[in-house]
Amino acid sequence: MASNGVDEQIKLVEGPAGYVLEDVPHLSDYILDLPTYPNPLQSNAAYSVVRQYFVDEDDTVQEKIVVHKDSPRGTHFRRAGPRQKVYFKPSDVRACIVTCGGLCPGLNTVIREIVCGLHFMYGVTEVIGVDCGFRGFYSKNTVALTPKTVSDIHKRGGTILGTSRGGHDTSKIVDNIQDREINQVYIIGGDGTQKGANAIYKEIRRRGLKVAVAGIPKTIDNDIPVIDKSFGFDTAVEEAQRAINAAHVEATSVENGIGIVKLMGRYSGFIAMYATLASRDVDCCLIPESPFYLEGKGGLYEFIAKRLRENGHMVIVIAEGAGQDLVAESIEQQDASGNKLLKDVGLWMSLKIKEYFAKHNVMDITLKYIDPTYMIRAIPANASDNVYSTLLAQSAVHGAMAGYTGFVSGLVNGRHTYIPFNRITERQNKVVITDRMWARMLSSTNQPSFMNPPKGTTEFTD
Ligand SMILES: Nc1ncnc2c1ncn2[C@@H]1O[C@H](COP(=O)(O)OP(=O)(O)O)[C@@H](O)[C@H]1O
Ligand SMILES: O=P(O)(O)OC[C@H]1O[C@](O)(COP(=O)(O)O)[C@@H](O)[C@@H]1O
Ligand SMILES: [Mg+2]
Repeated sequence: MASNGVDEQIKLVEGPAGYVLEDVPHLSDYILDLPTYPNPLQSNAAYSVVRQYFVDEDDTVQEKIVVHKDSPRGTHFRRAGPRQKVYFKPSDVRACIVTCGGLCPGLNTVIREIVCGLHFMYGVTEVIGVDCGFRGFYSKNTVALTPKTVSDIHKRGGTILGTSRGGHDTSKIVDNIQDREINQVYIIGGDGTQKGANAIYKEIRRRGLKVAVAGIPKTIDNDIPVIDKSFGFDTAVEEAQRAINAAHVEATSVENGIGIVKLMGRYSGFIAMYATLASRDVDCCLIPESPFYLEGKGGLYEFIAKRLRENGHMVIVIAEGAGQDLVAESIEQQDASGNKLLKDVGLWMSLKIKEYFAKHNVMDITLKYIDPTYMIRAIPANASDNVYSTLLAQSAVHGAMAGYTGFVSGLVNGRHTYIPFNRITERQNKVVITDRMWARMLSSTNQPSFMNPPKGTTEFTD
């Protein structure tokens, strides 16, 4: 095994033909002579009948599956799933679960399935929930979680544990983990949360504690890289259809009707792009990755006037992070976690369009602005996200029981894997506007590319 020795977390294993395994840490990397136990699943009636239920230690999943004849085999991740041996005696396990950051459909399903997975697959009975995010470790009481208390929570939106931004104090959190004799920590949250989880893992390792830290990536914006998509994303896109339909009905019911829908997406416009593609009623989709301008040739005003003349109505979908440079305000504000606080670009754009059409006497318009942003994330997961969340949670449980730590469970090319924290926190997943998906979206709306702002028009001002 080759380790680069620079960062104790990065474990690279190289093989023939350019094979690289970006492995995840294991408790045995820093604690010697750990005892192992047979996996209780071996005698579980539900699983023991399945041939090859256990994952081969050497199974890995390739990151890039489109290759050429001579391509190197490239990066791989460790395949998730139950191992023959576990590193925890079930009766010794004391697990905790925490949810952090914004809400996302499926959070309660993940909580439920960690509790039920630990209980029914491994016979672990001590699971506690941390109240209200990272700060809850040191400022709140915990709640006992049993299969009974979580039995129907997947039918509810939000998180039964509560969540928060800010308040991450690594040493206080790890002190608390130590004081409570917790030895498995399940951390559900987005990029910020997983950075916090990484810090917790490193401090636990520095103290030499036998505590497995497992992350389950949560992001309604789909802005976490490497993984195929995040849980809750499908549900959010589906719910967004209701707002787009309403905007379409409003716009088509009047002369020169315009419906504007603002959707979530702070830095990444995936929800807007997929909701637009799914709907086919959208005339223009605006996302943070693709700058646009309002005035002049090729600008938004010109396009709106053209569409209204052609069709008599139009629907615009705008991601909340789009056009933030246009909404001029000098002081940039941040939330408790350090995320940029966004201006309401939907409201701003609605006012600008109304103002422009009135001032220039272009035509009489009727504009309705719909802001369903919180509605698309505060709902329970749909069926597909429920299954997906279940598998992510179960993978995390299998990984922690097998002694892996410092990892997130994630879907890569349709297979469940364990990914080291650094790989999902080092960059954000964004819509690549030179990729085919954006081209498909453009061809569905036939909107301007906004690539060539006219001379004399500053690209980001109106
Ligand atoms: N770089 C960081 N290091 C440690 N903790 C962080 C970091 N960034 C964010 N956090 C913590 O993670 C939690 C959630 O972060 P936030 O950005 O609000 O949501 P998300 O995890 O959904 O991105 C907060 O408690 C925040 O303090
Ligand atoms: O109002 P809040 O709770 O800060 O949430 C708003 C943010 O939450 C998100 O839905 C997701 O952000 P996180 O992944 O950081 O939770 C963003 O799209 C949005 O800007
Ligand atoms: Mg985030």
